[in-house]
Amino acid sequence: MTIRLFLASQSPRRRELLGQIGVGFEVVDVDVPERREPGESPQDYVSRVAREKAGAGLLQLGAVPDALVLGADTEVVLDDEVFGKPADAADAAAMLRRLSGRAHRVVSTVWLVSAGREEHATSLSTVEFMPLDEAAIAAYVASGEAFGRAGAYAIQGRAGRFVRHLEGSYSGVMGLPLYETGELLRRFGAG
Ligand SMILES: Cc1cn([C@H]2C[C@H](O)[C@@H](COP(=O)(O)OP(=O)(O)OP(=O)(O)O)O2)c(=O)[nH]c1=O
Repeated sequence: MTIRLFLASQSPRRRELLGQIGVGFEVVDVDVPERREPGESPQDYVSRVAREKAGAGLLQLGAVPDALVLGADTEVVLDDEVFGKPADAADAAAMLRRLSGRAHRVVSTVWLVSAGREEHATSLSTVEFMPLDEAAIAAYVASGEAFGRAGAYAIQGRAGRFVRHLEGSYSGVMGLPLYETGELLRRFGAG
């Protein structure tokens, strides 16, 4: 029987990125709470959430035979603090102020989960921002691009001009590391 790949995500970026590598897939909508447990490291947190998304997708599909579910999570990390999606404009501006003129990490983990097997891979990137003044931060927040994005920015959008240096994976920063995803899919015979 052929494997059916499902992307457990509501993120349009992840659909676009998975489509980019020419893999056929369907989408299953999941809604997993994203809350870091006390004492949980940023990487453990990202991995747990990504795994929970994939697990929730598999559960939701129930009786689909040979379903393989991909779950992913991406967070921005600065000084061991995790910056998820901003709650509002003030939160977005506060995150950008903290990211201004320094380097931060972006952690992206992908889990592939099927009825009898699960595997994961993590991509770690370092992104260095130019210094941002209050006017630049206000204009960026007003553009609306900060919302729904970890760390209140989108490298693939206007914030591309803030990025002085990137080490790691551009697709990983955007939400789905394509090298790691491709290798995982190959191991499952799904791409
Ligand atoms: C840092 C960064 C993040 N992002 C996005 C990718 C993710 O969609 C989002 C991080 O939030 P996630 O919780 O990883 O994903 P999500 O809630 O958008 O989607 P789902 O859980 O349904 O899969 O931030 C960008 O688009 N560009 C960037 O440069």
